[in-house]
Amino acid sequence: MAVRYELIKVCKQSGARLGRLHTPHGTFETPMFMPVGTQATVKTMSPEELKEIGSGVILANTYHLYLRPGHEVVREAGGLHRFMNWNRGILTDSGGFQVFSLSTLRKITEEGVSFRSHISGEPLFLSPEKSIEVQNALGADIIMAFDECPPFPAEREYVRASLERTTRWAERCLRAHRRPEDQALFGIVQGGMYRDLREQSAAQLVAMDFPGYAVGGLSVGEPKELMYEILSHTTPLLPAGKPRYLMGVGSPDALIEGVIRGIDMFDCVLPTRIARNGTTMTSQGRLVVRNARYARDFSPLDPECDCYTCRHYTRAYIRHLIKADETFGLRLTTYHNLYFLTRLMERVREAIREDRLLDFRDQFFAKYYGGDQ
Ligand SMILES: CO[C@@H]1O[C@H](CNc2nc3cc4c(=O)[nH]c(N)nc4cc3[nH]2)[C@@H](O)[C@H]1O
Ligand SMILES: [Zn+2]
Repeated sequence: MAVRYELIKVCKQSGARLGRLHTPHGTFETPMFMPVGTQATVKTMSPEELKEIGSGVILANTYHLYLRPGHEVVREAGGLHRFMNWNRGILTDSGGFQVFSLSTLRKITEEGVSFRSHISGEPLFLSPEKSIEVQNALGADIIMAFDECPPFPAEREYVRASLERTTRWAERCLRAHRRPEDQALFGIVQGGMYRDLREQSAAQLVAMDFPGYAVGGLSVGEPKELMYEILSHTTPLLPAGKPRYLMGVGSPDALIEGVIRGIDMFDCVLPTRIARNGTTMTSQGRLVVRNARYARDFSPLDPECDCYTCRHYTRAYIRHLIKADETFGLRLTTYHNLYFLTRLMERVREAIREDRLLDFRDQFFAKYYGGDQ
């Protein structure tokens, strides 16, 4: 079996799960945050630094790697792990979401999605079969079904027709998958913000017995409270013995609220994206280090953090690098933000072990959201 989820315990206070994800490239504790490495690199980080941070599974993306350098290049390199020198876990998203968020001139039919490359403008096509072919060539430990993520808001009738096509696409992905013994194909639950459509999508996909499930169609601009409500309704529909992955979620509050609602795996570009414009996550809340007030502040980004950045550099120095457009500055903020979220998930797992995740949430929120700097 390519990927196996082991449920360790359930938090008595919150119902959150503590687990282990067994993969061909290692076993990793859940709940976990997965850094995004879209083009086969977590921007500005080396694999050694990611290991130092404690990253286990990282993401790469089918759409981007299909366009550049092409999945055949990665296949000839021996797959993504060899190509990018990463011997821990890799998950690839299937490309559907990125076609809609990046490319132009898109057309969606039963067969698949035709679009123009956002790089060269050339006409391209992705189908369930093509997406699986690319993901089989890339060789990630976890691969995602090719789905449609409806926009928000979306009419109920559109969402219903879309989820039914996504279900038919999921069948086609299962049939097209060439390497089930070493790559676990996860189904992606859709259904928009409609609870009965979420039930329909979950039931159809659970019947296909995927080794894991993602909750898709969220973190697309809907209010957080609505995301939490849909999540509360959807995760209980998924098998308790399999991993549950909430796609595209990564702010501290959404991570904790997602864990409380039964999610095991998260990914988001947020920590790495905001780092590149000088915004950092600290125990006292967000800190925009490029702000003038830090010009002569010779303290670390976060006095409570023991990461490489916080042990060796000051806010004044990092601010200077960011203002001077020095790449090293982005590396320091990225390293810290990834370390902060990885450490946050460790503390969440400790709280689950000790049956006190709701208390932890309240304490963390008071500090993090009480004291924005
Ligand atoms: C909040 O951050 C912004 O929003 C995006 C994250 N939100 C998100 N929702 C997603 C849903 C799906 C889905 O339904 N299916 C597949 N296959 N992949 C998905 C990937 C997703 N990512 C970031 O790109 C960022 O721009
Ligand atoms: Zn730090």
